[in-house]
Parts: sequence; structure tokens; C-alpha cells
Amino acid sequence: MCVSQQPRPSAQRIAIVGLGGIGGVVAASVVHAGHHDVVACVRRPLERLTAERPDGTIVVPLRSLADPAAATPVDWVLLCTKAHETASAAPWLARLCGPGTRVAVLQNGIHQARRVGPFAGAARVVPTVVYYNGERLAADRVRLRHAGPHDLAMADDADGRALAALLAGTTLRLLVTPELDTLAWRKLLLNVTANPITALTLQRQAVLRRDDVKALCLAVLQEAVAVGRADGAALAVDEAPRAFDYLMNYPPEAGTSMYYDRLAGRGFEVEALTGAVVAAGERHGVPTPLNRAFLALLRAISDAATNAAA
Ligand SMILES: NC(=O)C1=CN([C@@H]2O[C@H](COP(=O)(O)OP(=O)(O)OC[C@H]3O[C@@H](n4cnc5c(N)ncnc54)[C@H](OP(=O)(O)O)[C@@H]3O)[C@@H](O)[C@H]2O)C=CC1
Ligand SMILES: CC(C)(CO)C(=O)C(=O)O
Repeated sequence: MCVSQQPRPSAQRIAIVGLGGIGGVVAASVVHAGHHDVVACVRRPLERLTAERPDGTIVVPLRSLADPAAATPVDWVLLCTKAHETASAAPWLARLCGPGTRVAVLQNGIHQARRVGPFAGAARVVPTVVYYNGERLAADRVRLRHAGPHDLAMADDADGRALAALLAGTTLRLLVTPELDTLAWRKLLLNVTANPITALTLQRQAVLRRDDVKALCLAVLQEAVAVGRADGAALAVDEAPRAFDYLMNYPPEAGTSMYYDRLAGRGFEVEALTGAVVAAGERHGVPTPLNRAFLALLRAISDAATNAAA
């Protein structure tokens, strides 16, 4: 693995689809770096964006489009919707993607290319692993929290290196790695632990520091690690405690994307996270009773929120 120091390409046209916690942070970072032509593809137009970052708050002007019909092909799409919202972004992708376009997927979950490929036409899909915590405070305001040494990882191949070069002028800490598939599984381990527990308890990550909750985390992680190994991920012998230790890098006041959805009364990104572990467990004959219990509870809350919003 190596920390990226890619040379910056010439100015590129970048469209950011989904301006929530993750999209808002990356949009503000790229606009602030000032090198590329950025447009945000949103449901409600806005003219500026504020990002509260550990190194200070920045306010950037933002060009936004609210109608996919007004979009034209770009060099890069940064897809920052939730995984279950990918299909709803299809009209954007249809307009933004040409044969030279690359679609970087800033979403949680494994098999991103499989998920996004059907909507990307002739464009190439570039998977990533997102480590930073992004909290959307208002439609035009986000907060960035770092955890661990990197904010974003991409594969050590031509497309991954091109993405690292694209973001090289930003303050995001990038990792170019030959092990992205295993890192995606490692990241999923964090998500099937922290996301359900914060969303179900309606408490931020401080709750993970309770002894009883830590014991539950480790048991959930052991199950998911067994599934990940059966699925081909090169997970370590002590992967479960290592994943728990990684979670301790997040500040206790950080929430999770699922916790933020619960606060906002939105449906959850459940099938791509806990649902993916349970489904892979079924495929490989690995039992997942704790993850199954989480899945039933998360689906019940998520469905009620989705039905109430309909
Ligand atoms: N938040 C975090 O700390 C982390 C999140 N992730 C992952 O990153 C991804 C994004 O998460 P996050 O930023 O938290 O999610 P958010 O819910 O905060 O943001 C998603 C955004 O996508 C927008 N959106 C959804 N559908 C469409 C559409 N069809 N057209 C235009 N905009 C659309 C939403 O708009 P609207 O407001 O109008 O609904 C919203 O602004 C997820 O996969 C998540 O798991 C990964 C690491 C950390
Ligand atoms: C690891 C974690 C919890 C960091 O925010 C995350 O990926 C999420 O919130 O979905």
C-alpha cells in the first residue's frame, strides 16, 4: 500500500451526484482546491456550501443543477448517494456519462462496480472505500470528521490512480492500494457494527465504548469476518478486535450514516450493509444469527420510515 502523491491532471469537468455528508465534504474540498470545474447534481438548487473541517470552516460557491435534462457529459461523476438510491440517480448518470466518463463510487458496501455498472452506460466505474465521517448539518452545510490515517482509498490501477490524481490538490488523505477488495470488506465490518448499533440505540459512537456493547460488537464482527473469509477477503486472524480498534479512531461524538438517517426519519441503507453480510452468509453456508437479528430490526424501522414519508 502507498500513500498517493499523484500528479494533478489538467482541469476536469466533475459532477457530484448526491450532496449529503459524503458528497458535501468532497464537493467543498474539490471546489476549495480550485483546479476543476465542479457541478453538484441535487434535488434542490443551492449556491454555496459550508464545510466545517477540523482545520477550519470553509465556504465555497457552488454551481448546481436540479434537472437531469440540463446535464451534459463530464469527465468524472462522483456518485455520493446512498447505495439504495443508486437507481434513482439513473437519470443523472444517463446524461452525465459518455464513453470517456469515469464514475467514482463514494458509497459504502462491497461490489460497487456490480451495483453501479448497469446505470453507467459506456462510462467506467471506479470503486472506492470512504473512511471519513460526513455529517450533513443542513442542505448547504456539512461537517467532516477524520478517523485513522486515510479519508479515501482507491485501487492501484489506471482508474484508481486517475482518481487519486483528480483529488490530489484537496486536503483529503488518499490511499492507492492493490488490496481494495479486502479493504472494502474491512470497511463493511465497521459498517455492520457501528451503523446498526448507533441507529438502533439512537446514540452516537460513544455507545460503542460501553463494555456490554463492545462485547456485542465483537460477536457481530466475528460472524461477519467468517462470512468475509468465505467470500474471499484476506482477513486477519485477529480481524474482529482490529476492526473494533479501528472504530475507536472515530471521535465519540461522530454518528454514522445510518444514525443520521434515523435522526432524519429516513429509510436506511440496510441491504448493502447488514443485508450483504447475511446474504453472503447464506451463499457460503455461514450462520449469521446476530446480523440477522439486526437486519430484521433495521428493516422494520426503515420500512416504517419509508412508508411514513410516502
Ligand atoms: N456519512 C458518513 O459518514 C459516511 C457515509 N458513507 C457512505 O457514503 C454514501 C453516502 O452517504 P451519506 O453522504 O452519509 O448520505 P446522505 O444521505 O447524507 O446523502 C445522500 C445524498 O444523496 C442525495 N440523493 C439521493 N438520491 C438522489 C437523486 N436521485 N438525485 C440527486 N440526489 C440524490 C440525497 O438528496 P436529498 O437530500 O434530496 O435526499 C442526499 O443529499 C453511503 O453509501 C454511505 O454509506 C461512507 C463513509 C462514511
Ligand atoms: C465507518 C462509518 C461509521 C464512519 O462514518 C461509516 O462508514 C458510516 O457512517 O457509514
